[in-house]
Amino acid sequence: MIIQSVGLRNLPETEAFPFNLDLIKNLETIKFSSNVTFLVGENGSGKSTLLEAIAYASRVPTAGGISIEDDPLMEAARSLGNMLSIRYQDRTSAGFFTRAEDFIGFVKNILRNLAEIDTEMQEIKDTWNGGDLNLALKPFLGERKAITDRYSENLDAMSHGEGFLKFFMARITGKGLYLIDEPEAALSPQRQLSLISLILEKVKTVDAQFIIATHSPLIMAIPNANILEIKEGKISPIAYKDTEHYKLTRSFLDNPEVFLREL
Ligand SMILES: Nc1ncnc2c1ncn2[C@@H]1O[C@H](COP(=O)(O)OP(=O)(O)OP(=O)(O)O)[C@@H](O)[C@H]1O
Repeated sequence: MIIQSVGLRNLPETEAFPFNLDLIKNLETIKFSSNVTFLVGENGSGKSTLLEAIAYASRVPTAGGISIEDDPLMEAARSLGNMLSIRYQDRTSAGFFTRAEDFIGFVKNILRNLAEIDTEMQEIKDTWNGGDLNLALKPFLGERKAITDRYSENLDAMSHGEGFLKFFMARITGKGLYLIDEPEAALSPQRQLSLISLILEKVKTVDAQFIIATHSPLIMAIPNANILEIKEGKISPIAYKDTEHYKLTRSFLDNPEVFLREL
């Protein structure tokens, strides 16, 4: 395990966001007792705010989207992150923070980079007048190969959930801290199961640690995970089958007609 606990060093005397959230005002030290921790709770309960602040405080890089350090919209994550005190068991900056919603932008950036490399190579070819053309193209081909080797041969496919999963498979390799906000946003139920399988393998083989904000009753079913529910401005452990996500999904699937009639 990498992070043992996260606590608030002190609460600044301000009513500015995010310090005005009950979750932050009431925050007690969160102890991580499993390599897989889920943050669950209603929309707006503060999962992303907390996860982003942990990502900033632990200095893991952002995968996809703008880094928390540079993103003007992440001021709150930075100010809360600066107030967090993290206790490490085995510190590393390996790993990443990612939001499924940023993934499409991330893929587009990769595709844009490839298109720029291709355009530059074409321009060189079109205007070439002597010398070794292959030598001139070599650095561009090297850069292109580095990108396609790292992600996928078929980068177009990465705009789908399959690509998101491939991205996880390519980037979740060694021991690291993986902070993921709502992975289910890009994944079908089948691929959510594949993500579970990947997480279980990485916990077992490389001692990777995952902190995941999710609404998915599938993903949060990972055995031996620690589920932390944010409710009424407090964060506390909850058993899988006691979560609203499990109970509501189960009741709904048992009898969707009744639910739909009562809406
Ligand atoms: N920049 C901001 N300024 C003020 N309030 C904000 C800001 N960003 C989020 N909030 C509020 O803070 C609360 C927590 O938001 P957050 O996005 O952390 O919730 P969440 O649990 O991740 O929700 P969801 O499940 O919908 O993603 C919400 O009430 C939200 O409206």
